[in-house]
Amino acid sequence: MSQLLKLDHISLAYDTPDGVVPVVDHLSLDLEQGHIGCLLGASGCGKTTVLRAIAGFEPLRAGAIWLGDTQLSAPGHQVEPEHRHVGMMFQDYALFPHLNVEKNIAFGLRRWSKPRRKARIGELLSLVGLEASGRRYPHELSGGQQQRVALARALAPEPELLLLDEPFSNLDVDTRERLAFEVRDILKKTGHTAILVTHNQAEAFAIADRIGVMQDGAIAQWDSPYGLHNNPASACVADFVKREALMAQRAQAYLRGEAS
Ligand SMILES: Nc1ncnc2c1ncn2[C@@H]1O[C@H](COP(=O)(O)OP(=O)(O)OP(=O)(O)O)[C@@H](O)[C@H]1O
Repeated sequence: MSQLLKLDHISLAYDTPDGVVPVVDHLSLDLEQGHIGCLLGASGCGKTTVLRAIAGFEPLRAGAIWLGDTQLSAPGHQVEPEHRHVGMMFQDYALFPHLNVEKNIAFGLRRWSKPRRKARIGELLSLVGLEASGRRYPHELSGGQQQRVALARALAPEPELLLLDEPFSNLDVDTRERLAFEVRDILKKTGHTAILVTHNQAEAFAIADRIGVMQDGAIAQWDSPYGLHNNPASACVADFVKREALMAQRAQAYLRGEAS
């Protein structure tokens, strides 16, 4: 498989009234075509900032972002978000409430011919298992169904790369786990390459081929779930993986009513 996405020593910072605040410092990663990568890390470590930079909403202070042979970003160079062939499913990327499911999915297909658009909508409804719901409105759907529509809308224009920012965070525990597996199946079926951002380790391990643990504005380890678990590159990564696993176990015990 060939490499699709390359983040080459990227640095990102925010201009604030108190000066420049560095967030990401020479972060690098490579993602192969058809793989699902996941950025995992504590709140505020810069995961969303990296995703926004890939989408084209944050300029780079150093480094470069490549999609295949195309340089998307470098200091002083920025391909516009709408020309990047990157789809997005962000946690606050709500569906349009006044449009039915079909029209939500068709949103990015306005330039397509009518027959091609109709065929694509049918394909996507079937892909996300909502064939019977095309005429329904978002408020008539469950949270999980709404996120499946959001996924279909993001995939509709056939992006080369899909970005998912905490896509399951507003769902209950059971639904988010089920949907994480469903989304993985859908992306694998269609061969899409995707980057997911989460602070939930179970979600990362359920969905990703490669996981990057973010610490101090960089990636401490970029590895398969197996590699991360069995061969952590540093004591910090080992601690993070263990601490998260322990918290997940405690949360499960709490939900089962076993915790004190
Ligand atoms: N527009 C902004 N201006 C200034 N600082 C910002 C801005 N957006 C984010 N930050 C800061 O940059 C840091 C990284 O934020 P980011 O949202 O990327 O973190 P995150 O890892 O995605 O967090 P979470 O898991 O809580 O969503 C945080 O300290 C945040 O406060």
